[in-house]
Amino acid sequence: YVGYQFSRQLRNPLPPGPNGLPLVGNALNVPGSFQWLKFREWSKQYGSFYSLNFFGKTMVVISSPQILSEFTEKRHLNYSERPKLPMAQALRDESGDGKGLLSRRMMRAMLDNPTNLADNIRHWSTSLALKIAYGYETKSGRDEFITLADTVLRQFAHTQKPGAFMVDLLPFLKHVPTWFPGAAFKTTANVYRNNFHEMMDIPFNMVQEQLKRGTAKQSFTTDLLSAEDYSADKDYALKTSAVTIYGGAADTTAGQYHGFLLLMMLYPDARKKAQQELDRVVGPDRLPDYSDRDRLPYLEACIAEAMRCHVVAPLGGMRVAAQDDVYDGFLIPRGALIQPNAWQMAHDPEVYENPMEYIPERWLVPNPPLHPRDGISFGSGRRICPGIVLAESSLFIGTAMFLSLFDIYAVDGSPTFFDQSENGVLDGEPLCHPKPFKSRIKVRSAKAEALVKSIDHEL
Ligand code: HEM
Repeated sequence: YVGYQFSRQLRNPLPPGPNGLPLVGNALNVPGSFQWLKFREWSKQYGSFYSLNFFGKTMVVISSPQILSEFTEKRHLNYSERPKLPMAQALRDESGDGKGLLSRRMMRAMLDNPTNLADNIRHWSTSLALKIAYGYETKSGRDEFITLADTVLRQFAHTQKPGAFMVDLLPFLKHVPTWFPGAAFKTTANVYRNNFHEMMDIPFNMVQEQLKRGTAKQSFTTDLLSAEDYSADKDYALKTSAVTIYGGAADTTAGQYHGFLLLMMLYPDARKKAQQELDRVVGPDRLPDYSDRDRLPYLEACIAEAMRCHVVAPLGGMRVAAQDDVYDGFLIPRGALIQPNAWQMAHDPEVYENPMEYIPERWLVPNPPLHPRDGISFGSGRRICPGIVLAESSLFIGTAMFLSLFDIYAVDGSPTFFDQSENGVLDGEPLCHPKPFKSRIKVRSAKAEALVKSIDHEL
């Protein structure tokens, strides 16, 4: 085997990359958060396609949308699998309405609890996800499904963090007993797995019960459980798909929305321009709805620019090479991890002038640059995010309502610029959210307040 490895690398070397230590390779050089910044630093030396080594496993880091699409689109047959991270696997093993009702509820929560920004947003995005996946209507305030769902999401995000668990780098640890040094992950995995199973089973069983009683609301799960070709042996696949929808939607949408509001606080001129547009198009007597979208180009530009500036999934979606492959003369060995650096693509100074600045106007010219939805924010190829349309419409309705009704201001202790460095405004996690920040949220007028309160009959 070693001879085979050696001879294929003589023919085609691995892509260039930083030297690592014997045995561990580059594992100790990759930081625990903000990995995309380190990846960008290396790309300055090795280009937009280079390789790292983690305990002998190759990771190919790609920071060019064109090269990435060569892998995920042109060669999709070889690069459509996701890597099986043992810790994430441990969780599974053994075992919209037309008017934006949920966004209106979030506005009510913003009016009552303007300081609980992050909680209000999370409640909204989780409610959206639970509604789509299970037709579940969350309660205002504390809701047991939201609590469980949030816990599972946080734990899942932990399993995705490169290097968070030694077992992902040294899979043989799977087989050692719990008392073995480095095997504490087994206890953690048990806790995470139990929560994950509850998250899969409880809402699924709820929908099954509702179907029996004839009270089920339309949802992904309801549709599949009532399909003609449904049979009980599909339950497990169905449960995991529903939970994936929920998992894909909640944290991403919340992070993107939270980042948008932070940018609106830091760039008051852009906020005011978007509000003037809303005032002109929607007026003060009603809330915006989806039908207004085409007439709000400045708001759309603000959303696009927020997506570019704040990339919620900075490392995109990882893939794994199914077979040996050669790209540009370099070997991509079978099993190599393909790691996009979406953050770097969205901040490429060759494509976006002043990439660290928030400039919505860059989207309002005749030939705007590459939109973040096209191969950056939502991935690309066969495993592209299936929730793009939903994500964009939720962001539209949530931001349109917020800006029609509220102002957001910086106060003493608020961040003063969108600092994306390690000590800045972001948490640096693979699903990257703003750190909690100080702000003041104020309803814009008496009419706006009355509009927010008018939704009380829907609560
Ligand atoms: C701002 C919001 C969102 C962002 C930034 C985002 C981003 C992403 C990214 C980068 C991927 C990996 C794609 C790849 O590997 O090429 C992904 C996958 C996925 N997303 Fe989203 N997403 C968002 C919203 C949503 C929503 C609303 C849903 C559900 C309706 C969703 C469901 C999924 C699912 C199920 C996958 C896995 C697809 C697969 O593995 O085949 N996402 N998303």
